Amino acid sequence: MAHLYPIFLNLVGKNCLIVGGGQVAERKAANLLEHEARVRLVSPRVENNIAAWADEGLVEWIPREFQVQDLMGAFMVFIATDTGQLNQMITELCREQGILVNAVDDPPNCDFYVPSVLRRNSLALAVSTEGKSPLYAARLRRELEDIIGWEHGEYVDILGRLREEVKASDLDITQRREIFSRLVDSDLLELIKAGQDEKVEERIKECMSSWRD
Ligand SMILES: C[C@@]1(CC(=O)O)C2=NC(=C\c3[nH]c(c(CCC(=O)O)c3CC(=O)O)Cc3[nH]c(c(CC(=O)O)c3CCC(=O)O)/C=C3\N/C(=C\2)[C@@H](CCC(=O)O)[C@]3(C)CC(=O)O)/[C@H]1CCC(=O)O
Ligand SMILES: NC(=O)c1ccc[n+]([C@@H]2O[C@H](COP(=O)([O-])OP(=O)(O)OC[C@H]3O[C@@H](n4cnc5c(N)ncnc54)[C@H](O)[C@@H]3O)[C@@H](O)[C@H]2O)c1
Repeated sequence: MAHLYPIFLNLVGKNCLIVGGGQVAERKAANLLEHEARVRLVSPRVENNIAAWADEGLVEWIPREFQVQDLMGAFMVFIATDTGQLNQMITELCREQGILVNAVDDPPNCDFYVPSVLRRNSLALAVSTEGKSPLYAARLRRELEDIIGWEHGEYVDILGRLREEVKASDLDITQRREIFSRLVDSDLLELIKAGQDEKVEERIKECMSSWRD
């Protein structure tokens, strides 16, 4: 079977529907909110956190059982009820309508799986086992947390800022690549971690010198 195609989605303002209001639905909702999706959730009963998010206006909670019209305008759907047959029926409806679907109890019928994610600002490492062991994905993510510290996030932020500067210059692609290579091969990461701000500035200047001098 083909492996899953990994992508990073921009969910800002996208309509995401969750069917069900248990612990799994709560975890999916928290994740979607963090990524600024527009979250609508249909379920007669919900976990306390979901009710609180609804009170705060963060989640639109429809307090009843799922109805077909709930799918209208959905970009993606997470199906998380405790009734397998219902989950399957909603999955089929999503398929018919071309809506991306994640059925939390039915991996073979998911269009996509949610990975375990280690995030440091813009840097994200997503771990997937293609559904074979979510627990191992989470354990590996925790182990990576010790290796990929906060400094990686700061480093990537700096690289991003400098890359914009270089892109706005009139350097050709060879010169640009030379600068990016110098920045990436430097000891900037170690200097950031050690809090040596002056040395960080010094090193950046050195790496950028072929252009600025
Ligand atoms: C990564 C994470 C993201 C998230 O959900 O946010 C995630 N599951 C997490 C935790 C977790 N899930 C489960 C346990 C209990 C231990 C265990 O069963 O192993 C734990 C561990 C815990 O609770 O600590 C149970 C479980 N999960 C699925 C089923 C159905 C089945 O397998 O049939 C069952 C059985 C239910 C039952 O037995 O009835 C299915 C899926 N879970 C996935 C993702 C997708 C595949 C990801 C991959 O590629 O590996 C997939 C396919 C669909 C999806 O949900 O997208 C998140 C960790 C976040 C983190 O901590 O970093
Ligand atoms: N993918 C994962 O990460 C993962 C992890 C653990 C469990 N699971 C599976 O996910 C499923 C849900 O787990 P849970 O612990 O959140 O269950 P739960 O029993 O806590 O919650 C089920 C929710 O579904 C709602 N519901 C029931 N009928 C409904 C309907 N007709 N319309 C709308 N909502 C309805 C209920 O009100 C309840 O809020 C289980 O089948 C479980 O095996 C998946």
